[in-house]
Amino acid sequence: MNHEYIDLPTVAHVEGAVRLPGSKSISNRILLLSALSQGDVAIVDLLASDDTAVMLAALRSLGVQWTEEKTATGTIHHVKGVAGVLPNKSADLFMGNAGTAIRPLTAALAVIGGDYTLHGVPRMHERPIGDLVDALNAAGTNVEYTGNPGFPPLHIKQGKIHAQRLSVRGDVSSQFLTALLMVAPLMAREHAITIDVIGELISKPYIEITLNLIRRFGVTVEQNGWESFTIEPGQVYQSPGTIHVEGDASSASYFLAAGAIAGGPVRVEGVGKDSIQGDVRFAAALEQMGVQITMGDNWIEAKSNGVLKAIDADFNHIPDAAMTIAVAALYADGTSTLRNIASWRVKETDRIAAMATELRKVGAIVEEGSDYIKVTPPAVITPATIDTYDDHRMAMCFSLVSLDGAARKGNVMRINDPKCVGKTFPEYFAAFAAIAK
Ligand SMILES: O=C(O)C1=C[C@@H](OP(=O)(O)O)[C@@H](O)[C@H](O)C1
Ligand SMILES: C=C(OP(=O)(O)O)C(=O)O
Repeated sequence: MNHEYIDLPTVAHVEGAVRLPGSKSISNRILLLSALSQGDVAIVDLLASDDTAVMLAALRSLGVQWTEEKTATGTIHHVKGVAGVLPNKSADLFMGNAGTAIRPLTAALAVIGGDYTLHGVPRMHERPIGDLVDALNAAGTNVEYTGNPGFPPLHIKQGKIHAQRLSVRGDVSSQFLTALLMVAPLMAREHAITIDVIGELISKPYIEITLNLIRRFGVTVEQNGWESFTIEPGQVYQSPGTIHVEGDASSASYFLAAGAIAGGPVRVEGVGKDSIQGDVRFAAALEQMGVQITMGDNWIEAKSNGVLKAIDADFNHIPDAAMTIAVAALYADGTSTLRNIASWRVKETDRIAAMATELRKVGAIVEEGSDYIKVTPPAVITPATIDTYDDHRMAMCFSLVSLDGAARKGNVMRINDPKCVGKTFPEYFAAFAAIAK
């Protein structure tokens, strides 16, 4: 693979099975919960990627001990829990562009207290964190901005939680609520802690992942709809012993879409009916587009039924996998509209703008609004050089334009900076090549 770009030849047919890498969302939550818990945790099949590397490095800087064991079937990470008492009271932490690392760690360090700085890549310093910092500081922590107010870098000093009730906005990122839920047991020493959600909560299935994993570490959260969450006092995270990381359901979307566009069957292994990830509902969106989906406990398979049907739907519940629908829409029989996706604008790049620009390069007619995108496919997809904006999902989604669907004829597609897939799926292009027949 060339360092700066990869040329993808036209692929007439895809077929095969893909073993998915571990879920990013589950991996980083389990790492932090393991560190905060009492006892040793063995984590099976943790994702190995940039986002988990920054979390692992941060835990090490904070004095949390972990080791990696290679086994015949994969890897096991052994984390020694510190029961909420971090050995290192000061550290400078590089968070890359990992939202699932910086948001929960900020909450944990603010509540535990010490002298910590957190920073990341330039784009991280443009991604909002103000709603989380406001919620924490209103409760008594001491978090300061060292750059632009509302954004990393952050300087965390010693504070003292005095509130028993916190409120957090839920309409910019669900990760702020996730972060508060994860550290709530550390705040609920003597009194119950209640977290109120202000405004519409987006990306709700990610809160379900958070609640599920918190429960697996022995803590109960009382849920009052999506409006408030209460944690009774005196609960301490306990090691679950061994815990397994599911395959990544967002990563699954590219392969399922490939099967939907160019024949299949394509099977992804590692997620299925029993998954705790909301992004498995991507399969239901494909079904709405006329794709034949079958599911087992731990696998999902997609098979093409001819030309895809255009779709008009709300994608707030699966913001990451929805990007894959926007590209699959190039192969549909009419205009597709993806609604309620405003959060795309504050992720790895402004994903609505980036998606519109790159879809137009291959010939689509695209309309974008503050929270929606409308894609009308071209008669024939035009070969182009696709820019990826240091966004792993832009690179993975646009590999699909190399597929020879009904609307696609000949020629090479070039994807710039393919290495950006390292954020969640370093081996993506090899896995994609393996299903190309
Ligand atoms: O909690 C999580 O693991 C995530 C939540 C989502 O973010 P938002 O809540 O900001 O939409 C998602 O886009 C991100 O990739 C992972
Ligand atoms: C939005 C994403 O990442 P993050 O966890 O950094 O928010 C993503 O992976 O699509």
